[in-house]
Amino acid sequence: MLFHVRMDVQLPPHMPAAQADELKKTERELAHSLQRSGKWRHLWRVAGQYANVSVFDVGDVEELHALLTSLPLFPYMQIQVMPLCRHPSSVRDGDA
Ligand SMILES: O=C(O)CC1=CCC(=O)O1
Repeated sequence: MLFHVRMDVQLPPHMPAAQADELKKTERELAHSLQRSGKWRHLWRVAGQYANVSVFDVGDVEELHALLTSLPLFPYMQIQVMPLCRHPSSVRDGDA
């Protein structure tokens, strides 16, 4: 199943820089691993915002929930999820 996910990140303004850097590093490492596995299909920065738009390809919504809540930045993100299905006029096979 494909899910469109928007994540808006808001770190506490007084979080020490070293702690923020460590969170971002572990988030990046997990994001790389999930992209290589094919579960995190797309990861785009929203221009001008500390936010991303992503597409996840997971088995079900429970797996998506487990994945999102495992992200190191999860406690500092507002997350919006939209389930996707194939558009009848799409010329792609849904795998793209
Ligand atoms: O910077 C972000 O949008 C949050 C994030 C997702 C994957 C990553 O490495 O950072």
